[in-house]
Amino acid sequence: MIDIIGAGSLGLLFAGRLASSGTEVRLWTRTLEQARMIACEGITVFDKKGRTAVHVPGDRLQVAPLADWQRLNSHTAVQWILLMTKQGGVDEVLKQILPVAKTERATGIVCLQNGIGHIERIRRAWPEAVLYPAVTTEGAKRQGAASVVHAGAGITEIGWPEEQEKAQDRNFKQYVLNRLLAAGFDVCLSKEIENGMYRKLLINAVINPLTAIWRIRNGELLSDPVRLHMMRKLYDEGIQVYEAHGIHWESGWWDQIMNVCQATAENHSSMLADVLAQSMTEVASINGQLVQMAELAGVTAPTHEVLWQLIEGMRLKEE
Ligand SMILES: NC(=O)C1=CN([C@@H]2O[C@H](COP(=O)(O)OP(=O)(O)OC[C@H]3O[C@@H](n4cnc5c(N)ncnc54)[C@H](OP(=O)(O)O)[C@@H]3O)[C@@H](O)[C@H]2O)C=CC1
Ligand SMILES: CC(C)(CO)C(=O)C(=O)O
Repeated sequence: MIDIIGAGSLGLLFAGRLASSGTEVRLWTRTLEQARMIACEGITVFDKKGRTAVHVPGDRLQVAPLADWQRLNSHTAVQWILLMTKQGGVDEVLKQILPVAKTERATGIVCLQNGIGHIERIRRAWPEAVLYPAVTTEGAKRQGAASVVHAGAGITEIGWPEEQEKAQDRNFKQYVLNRLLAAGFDVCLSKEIENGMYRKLLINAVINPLTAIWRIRNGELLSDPVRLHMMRKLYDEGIQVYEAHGIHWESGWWDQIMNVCQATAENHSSMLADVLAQSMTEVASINGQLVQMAELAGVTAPTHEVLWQLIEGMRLKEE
């Protein structure tokens, strides 16, 4: 059994594919309304051409609002969680599940959030849990309460804490990895996930705020020298921060950012999508974290700082 917390774009994609390939899944929503709709309609995953790729009927899924976590888990030990909320949802999730979770034996949690800072927060709040930080290039976009478009298949790299796993007698490969592979996900285990997280952080820190400010698709960043200049500024500041912290980086990362813009040329970045929906963005966990890292190391990241503040200010609605 795998518990998936957060029934948004990634949560619906993973729940739909895992359940359709025979894994027992419990999906935890924020609202009762969404839980009821999924129980009624099931989950549909569409491919990018709008064809149904997967449909799981509601009676093949267990779905409940997270507010019921304590009631439903008072007698069962939760073994594996895929945490699929945004960064901004992590603290609320912990508040809801910790009163029960703390009494259980080590739970394994795969954390798929973009940005950084969440792993430390979860570790502080729940030191007994075994954490599997992950980065994914899957592209998913929720369509409704119970459906999602799988816009682009990607690779999911999951950090594997082998020693801690052995000490806690966990078996990620058997209970999670094999099921993800059986569900058709391209997943690999990494002993250097921090490197993957910092690479993804930089990709998001360059692409996301600029597309959100200019309200353009990812590919449109490449079509103008001014835009490329700003991307390079953000990239160089980010690298300076990494160097100040002794974080390993590779010269090929700039080209990777260009490639991501090309491969996702028609997409709205997640930050632009949040801005358009007037939702909370992940800018604090992306550019904000880079600014804080800069301060800690005694360097500056002024372009990241300005974009961070500009984007934070965007969601302030007039009364
Ligand atoms: N979508 C993608 O393709 C990718 C996403 N990511 C990362 O994965 C993470 C999730 O992204 P994504 O799926 O797109 O985000 P979404 O906003 O689509 O989904 C997040 C879900 O979490 C739910 N949620 C929030 N708080 C709670 C709570 N307390 N209890 C239960 N559920 C809660 C939200 O519910 P509600 O809607 O009701 O508020 C929402 O359904 C992000 O950090 C993102 O950056 C990384 C790579 C690709
Ligand atoms: C890689 C990128 C920029 C793709 O859109 C992304 O991860 C996001 O939008 O958050």
